[in-house]
Amino acid sequence: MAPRLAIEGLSVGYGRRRIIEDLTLPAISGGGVTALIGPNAAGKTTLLRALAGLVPARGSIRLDDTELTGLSVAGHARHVTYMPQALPQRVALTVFEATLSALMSARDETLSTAGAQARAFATLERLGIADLALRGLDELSGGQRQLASLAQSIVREPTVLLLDEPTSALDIHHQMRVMQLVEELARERSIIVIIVLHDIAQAARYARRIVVLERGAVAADGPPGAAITPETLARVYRVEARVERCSQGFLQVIVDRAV
Ligand SMILES: Nc1ncnc2c1ncn2[C@@H]1O[C@H](COP(=O)(O)OP(=O)(O)OP(=O)(O)O)[C@@H](O)[C@H]1O
Repeated sequence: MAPRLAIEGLSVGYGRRRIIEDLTLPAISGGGVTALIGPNAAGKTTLLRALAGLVPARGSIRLDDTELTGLSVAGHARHVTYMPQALPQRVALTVFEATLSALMSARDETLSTAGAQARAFATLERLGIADLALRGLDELSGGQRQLASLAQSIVREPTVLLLDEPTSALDIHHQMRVMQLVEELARERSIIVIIVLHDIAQAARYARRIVVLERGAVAADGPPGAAITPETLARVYRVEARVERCSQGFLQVIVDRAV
């Protein structure tokens, strides 16, 4: 059965400043992508970090029968993998070594060394970066580094995969390739994928559910066609925009002006 992640009465802040207050979301289920969108400083990264156990949170985050809020960072890491926006720069490892070490640190005791190496290489192939396997992380371009970071996240095969703007440094080919792959992984492995994106059309194309966050609260939540409307865009992003379908049926957002 597909896993379910339920968030109830979640409050998260830094020091005494509350960023997310009493947030409750209908359960997010595995098997598809959920996009988290919203304006700058809405709290998207803060929410992902709370789900990964990287910032203290009050309330409940339940993955099936497991309450995550009480777990240590290592306890979270058994279920959840988080790919941050900022990528590590100065690591003296090759892409293959970094991918393998990400897998080994997930400590899957059933996996042999040969099995782990095969899985790491297959992940690079699937992302189309097998040719970078022996290159040092510190000699990659920004986009290549982002793909290598994505490899480190997906190789662990987590139940919950949290991706914070994973396509921000990528050209259009690689953006599409990554989004297609992430959507395939969600379906194939029946995992929960929550992805922060600024590109609303991309979110609408690949996500089956979009949660719009505004000032730490849910401004809209539902299938793309229901969550992305001119009214929501005006209220949340302060833009005058049209939402139309292209000839292939995908939602497109045409922004006429900022208001
Ligand atoms: N480590 C921190 N300490 C204190 N305040 C923080 C910290 N990280 C984020 N904030 C604040 O929390 C608020 C939400 O930030 P967050 O990064 O979650 O927003 P976001 O929706 O991901 O934004 P963006 O789209 O700009 O990346 C902002 O006001 C930010 O200044």
